[in-house]
Amino acid sequence: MRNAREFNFDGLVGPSHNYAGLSFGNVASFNNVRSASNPRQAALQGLAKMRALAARGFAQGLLPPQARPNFRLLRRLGFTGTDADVLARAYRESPVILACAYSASPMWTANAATVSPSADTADGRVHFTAANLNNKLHRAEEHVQATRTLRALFANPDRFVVHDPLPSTPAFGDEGAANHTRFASAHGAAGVEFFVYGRVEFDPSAPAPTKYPARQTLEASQAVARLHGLDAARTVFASQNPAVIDQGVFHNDVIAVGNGNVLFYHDQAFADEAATLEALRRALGVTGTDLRAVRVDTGVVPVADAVASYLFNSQLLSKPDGGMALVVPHECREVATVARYLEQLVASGRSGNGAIDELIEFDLRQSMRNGGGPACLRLRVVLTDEEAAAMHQGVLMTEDLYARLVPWVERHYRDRVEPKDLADPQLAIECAAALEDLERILGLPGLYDLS
Ligand SMILES: NCCC[C@H](NC(=O)CCC(=O)O)C(=O)O
Repeated sequence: MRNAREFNFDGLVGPSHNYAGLSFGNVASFNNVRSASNPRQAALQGLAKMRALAARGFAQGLLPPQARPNFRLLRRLGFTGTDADVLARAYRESPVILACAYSASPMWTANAATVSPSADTADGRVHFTAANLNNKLHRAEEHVQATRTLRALFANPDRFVVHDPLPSTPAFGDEGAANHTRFASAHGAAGVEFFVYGRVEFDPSAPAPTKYPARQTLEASQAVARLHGLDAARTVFASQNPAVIDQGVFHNDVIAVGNGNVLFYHDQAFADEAATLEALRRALGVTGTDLRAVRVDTGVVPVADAVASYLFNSQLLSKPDGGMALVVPHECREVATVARYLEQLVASGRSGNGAIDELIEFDLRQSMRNGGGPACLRLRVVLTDEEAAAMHQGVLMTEDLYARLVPWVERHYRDRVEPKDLADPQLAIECAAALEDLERILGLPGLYDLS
């Protein structure tokens, strides 16, 4: 087994962070529509999380924001003239399209790609497939820059391969790592890759939600597994419970999280809980590991409380000195059932009876109000020491990088953005200036195709 670590690449929140209510089926995004956002605070909250986890010895990096507004999208949709003309006309005729072009949604890097570590793939390279995110207009073009960014960071073809996204059609709806978890006895050991989907394109009789959209299809998950060269005996596909999608669980990472041999999940997460656990046990058995299932019952935490608190949108991290920490948002303290549950969970972990023995809490309110918790904000990439050395180093979180990024945020970011501000041509100029500076800070000239 190779020595490997799990790197978490958090999305650096972009300067246009705003609340536009663009994600039907995502309760928080819908409830906070058109309220004022604070991009500066959002970025600083995200950076504080990265810095704290890096300081604790967790391997931490970041993925840069994307260029906004997306003028290419606006022009393709018929808004022409100078940049200022494009913005003015879009605001007048379709403010919602303008909001889509301005969305800072690439901050939720769990949706950037699906990643398979080299221990799992047939060719021994780390495989990435950028997610097409075709269910939502404001996210459907993220893959263009995501692919470009990943290729810039993981450029060495002997160690990494970044696949093109799947075809952007409903049959291949792909939301990346938000519906993907990996289990293994250790990060560097061959593991089990677990794909959870919300519907099956070519089987209309398969379970599917009726109220809210299922964003991930089985067909997409299977295609990613094929592209990555995964071993069928160590790959599990499971249907999400459509009833929870209809209650706001728009990605599986809102109701389950896994790490090591631990699956932390809600009893309503899967369409067939027993069969899902059995499939995971069998696949993990191939690697000589037992599954440790930590199940939260509806009677203890109702689905609505799980969605409101983002209990399961937590990061489950193996600590450098043993044990596991659960990284949760502050909201978990504010929902009584969840606060009570977590106290017990950690107490039993500390007394040696459970897997999770520490809570780490962050204020991520700005992102949470758009439905993005700690897990949404990060992309996990397991890397051996050699692979880690082969990637671009400028995005790895250090005290030095943190100390450069905080003043960068303070220089470029507004502390208030309302829907009407998206019509202000000055905001577009500020966003461009911020990214120009960022390319230099991260040592990534040409990261953005600003032509
Ligand atoms: N993994 C968390 C993703 C959250 C994201 N929210 C949004 O895009 C909300 C944007 C807005 O409504 O302004 C989504 O639903 O895909």
